[in-house]
Amino acid sequence: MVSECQSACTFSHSQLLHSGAVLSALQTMAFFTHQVIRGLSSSAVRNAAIKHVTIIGGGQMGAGIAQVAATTGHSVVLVDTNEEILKKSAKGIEGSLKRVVKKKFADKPDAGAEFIAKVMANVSISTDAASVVGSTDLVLEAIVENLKIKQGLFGALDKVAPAHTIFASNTSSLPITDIASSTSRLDRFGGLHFFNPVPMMKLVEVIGTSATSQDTFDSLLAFSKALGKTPVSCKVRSSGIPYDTIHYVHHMPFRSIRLHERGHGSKEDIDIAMKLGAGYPMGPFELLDYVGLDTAKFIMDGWVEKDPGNPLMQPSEMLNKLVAEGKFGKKTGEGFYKYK
Ligand SMILES: CCCCCCC[C@H](O)CC(=O)SCCNC(=O)CCNC(=O)[C@H](O)C(C)(C)COP(=O)([O-])OP(=O)([O-])OC[C@H]1O[C@@H](n2cnc3c(N)ncnc32)[C@H](O)[C@@H]1OP(=O)([O-])[O-]
Ligand SMILES: NC(=O)c1ccc[n+]([C@@H]2O[C@H](COP(=O)([O-])OP(=O)(O)OC[C@H]3O[C@@H](n4cnc5c(N)ncnc54)[C@H](O)[C@@H]3O)[C@@H](O)[C@H]2O)c1
Repeated sequence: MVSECQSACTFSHSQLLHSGAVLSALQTMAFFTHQVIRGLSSSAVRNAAIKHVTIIGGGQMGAGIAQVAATTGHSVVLVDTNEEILKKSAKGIEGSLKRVVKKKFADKPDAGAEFIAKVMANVSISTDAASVVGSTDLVLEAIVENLKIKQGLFGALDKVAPAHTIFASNTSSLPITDIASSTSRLDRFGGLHFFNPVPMMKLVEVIGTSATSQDTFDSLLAFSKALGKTPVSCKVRSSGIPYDTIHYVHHMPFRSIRLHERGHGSKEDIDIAMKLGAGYPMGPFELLDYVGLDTAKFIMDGWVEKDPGNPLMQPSEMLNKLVAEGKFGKKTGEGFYKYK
């Protein structure tokens, strides 16, 4: 509007003075109009429900989250580093859906098949995250538990994702504040900590940092509920070991390893004791194998680095040996227990 006014008119001196005042008034008005529209559009867009989700990392967690998001009608793009892995992710999702269908459509095989086809139609795959985030509402990361790699991923996507897009990490143990620090959208960054196996576990920890806007936090809570989950709100400290995770989940298994390493009990007996004595559905060693010993080691290494003097945060020789031998638990067929 301002450029039209400047190019379309020629004035006398007094008219010029007058038009100068008009021009600056118009410029001020144009500036504030622009701000209002920008403000409205971004908050209005930010308030819009999360419908399109880009999930980076098609492993245990990413595939599970993709399955639940697709089942609840969201449009999902699942991204990983190569086609091979993504084919395995899709196969895993179908396998899990078949377990759901066995119960949900027990005596209606056609309805079950239709249900699976409908869910899978909501999922597309890609090996190029930057090329698929152009119209996404949420980028949810579930890649390897490594701070630098997560920061590199989000830093790169921050440059190409739309302004309204929210970023979230499914990290088990890393401070969301640290992960978000590689981006310019600290107000639109949070944590969505799902629990394994995602199709079965109702809990999601919705994590906000001191910079996460209320709009963003509310959008993440609403998204978790839209997935049929029960979210809990977590505020995270900006440094030190993050208390944005239910730590019994982490400390219990690691304490069990220490007990076993010191000869206080076999892994089988410790598992039985926790299941029959504390009502856990899985013992700590079964859980470690289920979650992945590689992930568990990433978490422990991160804690040792953050808090080296803490006697609880000491590396485990047994865990390190298993991981060094490629024994990651269920995902490789052997961990603390054998699965093949
Ligand atoms: C650990 C230390 C380090 C921490 C690491 C990071 C921690 C992380 O950040 C947080 C976590 O996640 S912590 C981890 C938090 N998680 C936990 O603590 C998990 C604790 N464990 C449990 O809750 C139960 O053992 C399970 C639900 C996993 C399995 O149930 P179960 O009764 O023991 O035995 P079942 O016979 O197998 O399954 C029975 C039926 O359930 C259904 N179904 C099962 N899986 C399914 C799937 N993937 N899809 C679809 N459906 C699935 C299916 O209908 C199946 O019947 P089917 O005829 O066999 O098809
Ligand atoms: N395993 C669990 O029980 C559990 C539970 C809650 C949260 N988490 C967290 O979720 C994240 C993933 O854990 P997981 O168990 O699913 O791991 P996983 O090893 O099963 O899967 C990670 C996937 O990410 C992919 N990946 C790695 N770097 C990538 C990149 N730069 N771009 C795209 N894809 C990439 C890998 O190829 C792999 O398929 C971790 O941060 C972990 O702490 C794990």
